[in-house]
Amino acid sequence: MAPSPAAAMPLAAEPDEVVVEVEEEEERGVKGGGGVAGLDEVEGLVVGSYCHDVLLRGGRVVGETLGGAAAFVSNVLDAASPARASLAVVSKVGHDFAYATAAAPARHPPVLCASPTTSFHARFSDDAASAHAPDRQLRRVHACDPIYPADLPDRRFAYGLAVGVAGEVLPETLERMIRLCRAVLVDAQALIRAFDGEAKGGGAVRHVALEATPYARLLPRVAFLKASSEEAPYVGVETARRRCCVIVTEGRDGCRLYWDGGEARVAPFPAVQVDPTGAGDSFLAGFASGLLWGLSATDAALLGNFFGAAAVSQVGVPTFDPKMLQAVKQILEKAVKRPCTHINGNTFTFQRSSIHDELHKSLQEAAMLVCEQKQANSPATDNGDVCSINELTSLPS
Ligand SMILES: Nc1ncnc2c1ncn2[C@@H]1O[C@H](COP(=O)(O)OP(=O)(O)O)[C@@H](O)[C@H]1O
Ligand SMILES: O=P([O-])([O-])O[C@@H]1[C@@H](O)[C@H](O)[C@@H](O)[C@H](O)[C@@H]1O
Repeated sequence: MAPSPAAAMPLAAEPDEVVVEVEEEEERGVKGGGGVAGLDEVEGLVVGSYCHDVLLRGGRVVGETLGGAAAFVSNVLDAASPARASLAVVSKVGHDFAYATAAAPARHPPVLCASPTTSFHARFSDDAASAHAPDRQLRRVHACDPIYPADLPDRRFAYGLAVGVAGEVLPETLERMIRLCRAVLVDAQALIRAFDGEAKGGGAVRHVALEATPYARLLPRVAFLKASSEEAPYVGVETARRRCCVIVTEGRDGCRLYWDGGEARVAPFPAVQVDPTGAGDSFLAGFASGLLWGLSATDAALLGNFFGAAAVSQVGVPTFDPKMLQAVKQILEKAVKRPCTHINGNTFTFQRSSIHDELHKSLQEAAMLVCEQKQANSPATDNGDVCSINELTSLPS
């Protein structure tokens, strides 16, 4: 389908509804509010729980790391958003949570629950992962409590990210996010995961059709829905794109955007993949940062691809080289005249802009810094490749 000359869409919350709600909340004495458009400070809301990830290969544990989309997402948003953007994270863990002092949870502490921390076993196959075949099989071993609407802060946000991993973002919680946030971005994995019998070894993660879930009716009030190519058939791209902009990530091939009336392919960045975990999460956060910087959706997806590639080059939640981050921010400052125009305005634009190719080229240079940093920090193996999840035996948190 050829891109339409101009495309824009309404934001998640209809302005009238926001005004009415703000007025109602002001009457009730709720703190915050004050309208969203024209905010000096742009605050985001991330909803989804941190978790424990156990990485297995050939029946052997090769690593244990902090996981959960909220950890990857807040890591990228904290690193890549414009200076005036801040973040609130709503996440739940148990008393067994092992990563309270890791960077993301230390900056955005989770709520402690009586139930254990959500935990996944990710079983990596011995075959070389292709761009489209599932590269890991997930089992949910423990599930922490769901996140309820009442767990969300009672104030307005410029944007929200619904990024559950174990079904913790309930339909009513997503609905509350839509009411609180000017624009909501959703990871399909928060909506379409089901868990087979939680017998010994945990429940295998499978997918259900989005249309058959209570989330489907909320799609017209969602701004962006991101799905991996494995999840896309369950989302039903052709139906969903009429309700919101759908982004399908395609691993090392980059991603595609589908909106009502157009679509675009966005090229990837080079990466030396050692662990694919968190690529989709980091993509979504990079994409949201791009919107915060004022990029069109197709241009913002470049930043998504950039951080997706950065995520696969490290095990667990990545640490970014400050030099690389500084380079990225300089590129964005140069490319964009007015940060936050899109997420904070009345409509999104989707089209590839005239700066797209130049932005890709500049970010490619910054991506090379990630590859160089990776290569400098990792012991080379016999075939010249760097250490990957194949070789890892014990991983730092
Ligand atoms: N091997 C890779 N090389 C470069 N970029 C990658 C690679 N794997 C993933 N990415 C980036 O991360 C994004 C998300 O990865 P993907 O594997 O599609 O998601 P998920 O982690 O949800 O399965 C991709 O769209 C791409 O931008
Ligand atoms: O790899 P990705 O699809 O972006 O996201 C992953 C989830 O699918 C997984 O359930 C969780 O345990 C990981 O920590 C990570 O959040």
